[in-house]
Amino acid sequence: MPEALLALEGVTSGYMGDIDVLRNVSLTVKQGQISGLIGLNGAGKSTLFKTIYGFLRPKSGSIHLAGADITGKLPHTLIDEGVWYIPQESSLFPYLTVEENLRLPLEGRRQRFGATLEQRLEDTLTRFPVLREKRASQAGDLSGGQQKSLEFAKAYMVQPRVCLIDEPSIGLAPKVAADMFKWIRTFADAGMGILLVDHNVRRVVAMADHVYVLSLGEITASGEPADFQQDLHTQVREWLGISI
Ligand SMILES: Nc1ncnc2c1ncn2[C@@H]1O[C@H](COP(=O)(O)OP(=O)(O)OP(=O)(O)O)[C@@H](O)[C@H]1O
Repeated sequence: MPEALLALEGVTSGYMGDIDVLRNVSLTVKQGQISGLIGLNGAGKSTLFKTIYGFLRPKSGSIHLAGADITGKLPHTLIDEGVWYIPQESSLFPYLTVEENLRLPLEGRRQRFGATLEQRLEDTLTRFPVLREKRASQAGDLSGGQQKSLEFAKAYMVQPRVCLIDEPSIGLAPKVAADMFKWIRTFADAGMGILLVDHNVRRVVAMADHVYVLSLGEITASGEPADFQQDLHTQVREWLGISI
């Protein structure tokens, strides 16, 4: 069994004073594996990502990456540690071209990426042919599906150790969404650890190596996909605390 790459231990976090949105959350993401997180609207899924990625500092608990304490580290330093975040909303610069958006995360890190930047850009454009066609277009002029592909292509450029992926299929046509899920599998097969949130519970359970249920800011169930497969609907409803 692979060791935990990302480990949260007893994380409590929130936006204001004494209101805790997350309470005592513990979970792990292993190398080359997908940890799936499911929960109702408002359960705290995006808050969890913001806490891991340093937009919010936990009030208590710890976050470790490959054994090193990264609790409260800021987003730009986390990129250097090998953590990347594909948020639900766009992280693109709409007035920059596709190529400029791809280059940007690596440009400021010449020491680390300078030698490989051009090769990696070519490799990325080969793997995402639609982006090669559009490399000189402004990102804001791309379709929704193409913009999401660009988000994944940015992650491919950076090749992080852990990728946090929030609602990758939201607003996408089924075929485009299926492509994004294929990329997630490809990333994991290449050794990345993935923490995935998606409203498509069946898809998350089918893809994940480990599933966590977040309900009102607390992990109320976790297990292997097989534990969630039988009569998924009823079980998930039960775990999420909804009366049927
Ligand atoms: N910036 C903020 N300031 C204050 N409270 C917030 C903020 N963002 C979210 N919250 C609150 O935190 C709680 C959890 O929200 P969060 O967005 O993390 O849930 P979620 O599980 O991602 O929901 P969804 O599936 O709808 O995206 C909600 O009660 C929400 O109102």
